[in-house]
Amino acid sequence: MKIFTNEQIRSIDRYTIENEGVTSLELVERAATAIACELISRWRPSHRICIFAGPGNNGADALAVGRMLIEQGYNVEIFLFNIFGKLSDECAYNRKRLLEIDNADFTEVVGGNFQPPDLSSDVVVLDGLFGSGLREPLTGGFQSLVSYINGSEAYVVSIDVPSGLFGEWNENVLSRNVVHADLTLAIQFPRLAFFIVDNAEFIGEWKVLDIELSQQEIKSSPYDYFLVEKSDARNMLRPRGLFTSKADFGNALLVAGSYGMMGAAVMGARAALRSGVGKLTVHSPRCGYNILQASVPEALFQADHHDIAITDITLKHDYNAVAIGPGIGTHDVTKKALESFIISHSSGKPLLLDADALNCISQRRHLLDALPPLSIITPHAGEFDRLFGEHNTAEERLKTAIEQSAYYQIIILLKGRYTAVVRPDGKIYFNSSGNPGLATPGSGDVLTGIIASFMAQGYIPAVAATLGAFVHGYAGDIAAERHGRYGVLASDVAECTGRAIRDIMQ
Ligand SMILES: NC(=O)C1=CN([C@@H]2O[C@H](COP(=O)(O)OP(=O)(O)OC[C@H]3O[C@@H](n4cnc5c(N)ncnc54)[C@H](O)[C@@H]3O)[C@@H](O)[C@H]2O)[C@@H](O)CC1
Ligand SMILES: Nc1ncnc2c1ncn2[C@@H]1O[C@H](COP(=O)(O)OP(=O)(O)O)[C@@H](O)[C@H]1O
Ligand SMILES: [K+]
Repeated sequence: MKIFTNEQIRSIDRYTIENEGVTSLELVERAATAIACELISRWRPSHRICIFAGPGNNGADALAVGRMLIEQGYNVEIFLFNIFGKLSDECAYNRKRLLEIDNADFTEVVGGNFQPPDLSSDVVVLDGLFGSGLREPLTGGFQSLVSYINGSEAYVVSIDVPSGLFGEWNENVLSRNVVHADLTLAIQFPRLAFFIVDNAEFIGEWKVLDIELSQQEIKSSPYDYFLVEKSDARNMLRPRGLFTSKADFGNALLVAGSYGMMGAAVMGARAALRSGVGKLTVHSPRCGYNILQASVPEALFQADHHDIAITDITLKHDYNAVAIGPGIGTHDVTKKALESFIISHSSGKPLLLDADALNCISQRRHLLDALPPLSIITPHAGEFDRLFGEHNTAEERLKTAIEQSAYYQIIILLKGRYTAVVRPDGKIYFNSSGNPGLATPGSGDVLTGIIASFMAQGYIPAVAATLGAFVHGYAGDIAAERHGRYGVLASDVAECTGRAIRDIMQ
């Protein structure tokens, strides 16, 4: 699903109005119908619903929902904040329609002395104060109202975006000036802000409501951000022909493991094999020999000269993919081996670097310059900050990822709830699969194995990273079904990888 900016959404709205014979009022009516249906499916008519409407079309949506709920016999209390004496045409029209209803519990707030209603835990608040038309962070009376809503026990549903939150970047927005929604009902598209963990407390659960904006315009509009869903992953995966052989599925090298961390190599190797690589070699210190041969007999073992650490990374074959990092530690000898490998790596083939390889590089940052274009790095927030400096927010981190990806021409896969695959052209692909069961040791090693496997099979790096993140999350979802979110082990995720690919392709 494409994720558009406010400006792009406005232009798609405009296109729909101009080319599909729909009026702006009809779009408000569609949005309100979808929102009302959602509320009706969740709460009974006796439930008290308190609606706060602002002066623009977010408010128009809210007023129209109020009317629809009253028509369905709901117990609704509506407040319209017309502080500046200026309503959008759609808002003014919906105000008029509400006034035509006998006994509607409707209050228009025009001045400063507003007595807020009691918002106990059995109330549902519908927040239609501001949506995509927000110009600046909320102040004054709106700020107080937001604080009042946030301080209450009510269940809060926000229309489109929580009021006070910008759809994209929220650098100067304070938590107390944004509605903290339990549920956000996004009109037609989710927003970039939904995928940034800093905003999780505002957005709550979210759902997209389709108001049938022009599909043609949606398809043809360019985008910078994308949410990867099952159908996208399906389109990326290539079916396996009946006459294919091992040789068609590539040859991967996984440089992983050290004394006490051989599990990382085992999990990465299993995940690579479960995602279909043709041939896999694991390069580890000698101490890993028995462990790897016994637990992953399908993989070849290439012993380092050293007993407990990796000291020599040289390519004895022309591998289709080389992944380095899981469990290698940050011994000085390993840092040196990594440095001389990267500097002398002359084939120009992209590399995949994860975990301790990134920690090693963070102390030798010039190595980033030496990475072949379209190499993939897969840091979590801590590894990212070690590489590129401390960040106070996830939003700042994502902006840095965009800059650094372009600067070094590498793909940065920033891990988290919505893993972001940041590409050098500035595009970000957010992953939708996965669950908190994946927050378990070794989970990242499994991801590395999957991506390496896809790279070896000939998927271009950007696709290998995006598809790898989706398959990993999806395998985690299957593992969580079996073992529960507390019980998932990274090995379970690796084992479920093949099934995940099968299910995605069905
Ligand atoms: N055709 C459309 O435009 C559609 C719009 N829809 C709804 O319309 C919303 C966007 O409507 P609008 O563009 O009217 O924008 P909003 O309803 O978000 O708000 C715009 C109004 O708020 C005022 N405002 C902005 N920032 C303020 C601040 N910090 N303090 C005080 N006042 C402030 C503006 O002056 C303007 O009057 C969407 O979020 C969505 O809910 C949907 O109904 C679908 C169709
Ligand atoms: N709450 C979550 N929801 C979805 N995916 C998650 C969640 N927490 C972690 N993950 C995923 O699990 C993996 C964890 O990787 P990482 O932090 O490197 O683990 P480790 O270092 O233990 O191998 C990442 O792919 C991340 O996106
Ligand atoms: K809102």
